[in-house]
Amino acid sequence: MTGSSASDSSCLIAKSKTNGTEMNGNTTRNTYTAIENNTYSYEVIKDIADYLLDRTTIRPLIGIICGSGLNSIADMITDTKVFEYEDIPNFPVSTVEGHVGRMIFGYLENMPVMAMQGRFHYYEGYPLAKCSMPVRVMKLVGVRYLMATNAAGGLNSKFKVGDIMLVRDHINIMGFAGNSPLQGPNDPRFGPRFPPMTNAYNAHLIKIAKQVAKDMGIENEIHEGVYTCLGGPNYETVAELRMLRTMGVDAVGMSTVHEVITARHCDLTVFAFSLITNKCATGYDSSEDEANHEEVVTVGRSRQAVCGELLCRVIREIAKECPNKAQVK
Ligand SMILES: O=P(O)(O)O[C@H]1O[C@H](CO)[C@@H](O)[C@H]1O
Ligand code: HPA
Repeated sequence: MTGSSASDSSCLIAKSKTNGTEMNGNTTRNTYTAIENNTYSYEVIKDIADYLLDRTTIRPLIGIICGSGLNSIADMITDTKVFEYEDIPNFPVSTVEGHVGRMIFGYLENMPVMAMQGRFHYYEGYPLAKCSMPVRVMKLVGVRYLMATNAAGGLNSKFKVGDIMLVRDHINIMGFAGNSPLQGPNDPRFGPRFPPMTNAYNAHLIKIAKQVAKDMGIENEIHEGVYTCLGGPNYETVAELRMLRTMGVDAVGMSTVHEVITARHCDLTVFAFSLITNKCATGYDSSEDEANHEEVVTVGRSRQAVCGELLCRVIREIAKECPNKAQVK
């Protein structure tokens, strides 16, 4: 379906009600709509992608997700076409302070991009597949690279508040408990039933980011490390943080992992970084170390210019490597 509007969302539901879906060789009859099931079928996601593509001539190659307090990264985008989430059919809405709920198409460093000012978290009541559904929309829009940013608590004792951790790897703790954005019937049009995660975070882009950090003179504020996502919304206990540290976690948050799993499933190249907005308390006597979201957003806002510049410069390097992909408006 093309040319749908916000008021057409009932059409999407009616359409998916009548569709049987062929998945992985098995015929799965959708007796409920994909959305009622809290999973989004390929067709519904394609409808969302078409809704966006029908309203702009911009064809993004890079998808960006702005973390808590990091919205202004997307304010650097030029020649924009802005979509409020509430106007996009079947799109969830942002409910968290620091996440405005807007999809912005435009250009960074002459590269066509789309950026989410506001992501979806499990603790908002959205299942993981719904939290990461926009990544599949990006894929169907034509995006090749996912650049995810987040605010996170620093567990590694070397990290200071305001530092940036390039995500080298993650530990999918929610996956340990059997919760995955890929749960349910697999649609091979997105990717395989059992996707590998060995090189989830692109090593070449990490190398580029490290060089960029040197060029910016912030090499002492940049680290590489392992991120984990917990369900939230409560922050962690001291015992939990001590356990995570033992497991090799460097930074803790409540996002990104399911987005990256979804992105790798559909073969997007992934780059991600965490802004360390607070130091995790691994002792009971440090009341000043208690995390709070106000501080997270404040630190995010105070560092978003640096985060934005890092991201732009990495994109500039990508543009140099594939000049035919850069577009002059
Ligand atoms: O990961 P982002 O969205 O940056 O936000 C982080 O900050 C919030 C907690 O303060 C949580 O939502 C956590 O995930
Ligand atoms: N824990 C979990 N999520 C977070 C934190 C934290 O300390 N800081 C920002 N997001």
